[in-house]
Amino acid sequence: MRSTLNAKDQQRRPQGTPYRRPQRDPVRVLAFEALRAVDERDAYANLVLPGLLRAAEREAAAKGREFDRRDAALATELVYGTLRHQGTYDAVLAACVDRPLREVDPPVLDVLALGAHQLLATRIPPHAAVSATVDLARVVLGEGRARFVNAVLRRVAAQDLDGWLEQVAPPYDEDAEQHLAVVHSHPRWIVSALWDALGGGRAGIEDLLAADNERPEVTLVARPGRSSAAEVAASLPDGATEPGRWSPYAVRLAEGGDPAAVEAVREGRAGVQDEGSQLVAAALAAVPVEGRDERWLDGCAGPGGKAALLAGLAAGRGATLVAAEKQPHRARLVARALAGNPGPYQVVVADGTHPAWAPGSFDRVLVDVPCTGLGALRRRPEARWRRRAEDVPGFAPLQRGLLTEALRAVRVGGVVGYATCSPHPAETRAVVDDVLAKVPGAELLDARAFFPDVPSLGDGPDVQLWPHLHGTDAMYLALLRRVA
Ligand SMILES: C[S@@+](CC[C@H](N)C(=O)[O-])C[C@H]1O[C@@H](n2cnc3c(N)ncnc32)[C@H](O)[C@@H]1O
Repeated sequence: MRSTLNAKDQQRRPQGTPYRRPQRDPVRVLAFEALRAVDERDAYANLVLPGLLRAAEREAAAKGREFDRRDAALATELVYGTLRHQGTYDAVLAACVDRPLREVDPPVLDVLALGAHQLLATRIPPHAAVSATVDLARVVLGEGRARFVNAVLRRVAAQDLDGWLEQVAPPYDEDAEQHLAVVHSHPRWIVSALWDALGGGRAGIEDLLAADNERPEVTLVARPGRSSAAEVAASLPDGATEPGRWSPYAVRLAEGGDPAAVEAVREGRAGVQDEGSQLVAAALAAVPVEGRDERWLDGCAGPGGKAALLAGLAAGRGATLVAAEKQPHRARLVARALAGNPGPYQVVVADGTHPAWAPGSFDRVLVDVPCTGLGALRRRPEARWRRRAEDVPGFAPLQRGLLTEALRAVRVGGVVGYATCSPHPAETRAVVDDVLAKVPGAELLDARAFFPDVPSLGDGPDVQLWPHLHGTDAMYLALLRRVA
């Protein structure tokens, strides 16, 4: 067992060590500030980072320096990587400090985690990773705590990630879930829930957890009637895009591609949307319905990604989309996403569990219900540490209520799509089964038929997409028809 360190041991600078003024590295200071905002204010990294990056650019410019794209990319990687791998780094750091990590001041822990990430998961040479992080500590924590950081990081640097994992993760054969939790940096309850949902053996769950730790590529949606995937791709230089894997509306941006640089996105004719979300909206639109097909409803529309795609598809068939959203500020985002739609649409602020529309008003209804978001962990690096197992049952009454009312809102012969961006069975099949048992006159369709050419869709009748199999978020879709 390696010896561990105590903060008090590190308080004094050894006699004779010359004083050197710490280097204030704007990239690492920014990364630290982002981690503090996530930790202290429950901020979302993807929302807090752009503002910090702009501030760093302005500050650098005021000093006649440059904070360039490479600096921004490194800061982003440090923040996202540190947050994603926090579970692994905490296990490593716990082996290097002589007291429980919860007794270490959170800002110190953030600096240590940033250092651990540079040492264990980047190509930054170890001496540079340690000295840059100690300099950061001197700037943001002070000299005493910087010495503590220095001592801990020297311990961390003593072996590589594989060496550490062998030491701090229990063997797979002894405790498979905890092994995977430490190696792939997920809370154990999430490993357990994802494994239940996915089924199968070790290889599948390992691939899924690893995919959650990959930065997702940016995918655009060309909104029907306003642009096409071919037009969007042609507007960008060769090599800047790849076609979608599955969705005819998708354009994938090459690494580092900036959606804001795409004219069609700036003009609202295209948007940023995961291919899984595109497939869900397209599947609902593809189900045949007999007779009238004029009134479509998106009952949980904010911020409007699926509504914008549905509205474009509806316009192409002479149908109208009503996009309903409970939160007024999110309804405003829906209105922005739909502005310029080639056909008629309405955005309404409405509670889908107490609907303002008469029963049987619609021919197609989507309810993309609020959920834990366990299917989009790769997008929100801090989300896995914020969610609690108790959150899962908390969503169920609302999910059931929204699906029940969706079935009431659709006419006999019409179709309802129930979608989540979580694969947790308690939010997917259990909700659908509960509602089907209580609401007569609805039956499940085989949703797989409406995901043409998409492989690995399971046994049906519902569809679960997976990051490691489809390169999408883990979107779920059940399609139900009102038959009486
Ligand atoms: C998962 S999001 C929908 C995402 C959206 N379909 C998209 O693709 O952009 C769920 C939305 O439902 C909204 N919501 C929550 N409770 C609701 C209710 N009772 N009625 C209507 N909308 C509700 C939330 O505010 C949130 O915007």
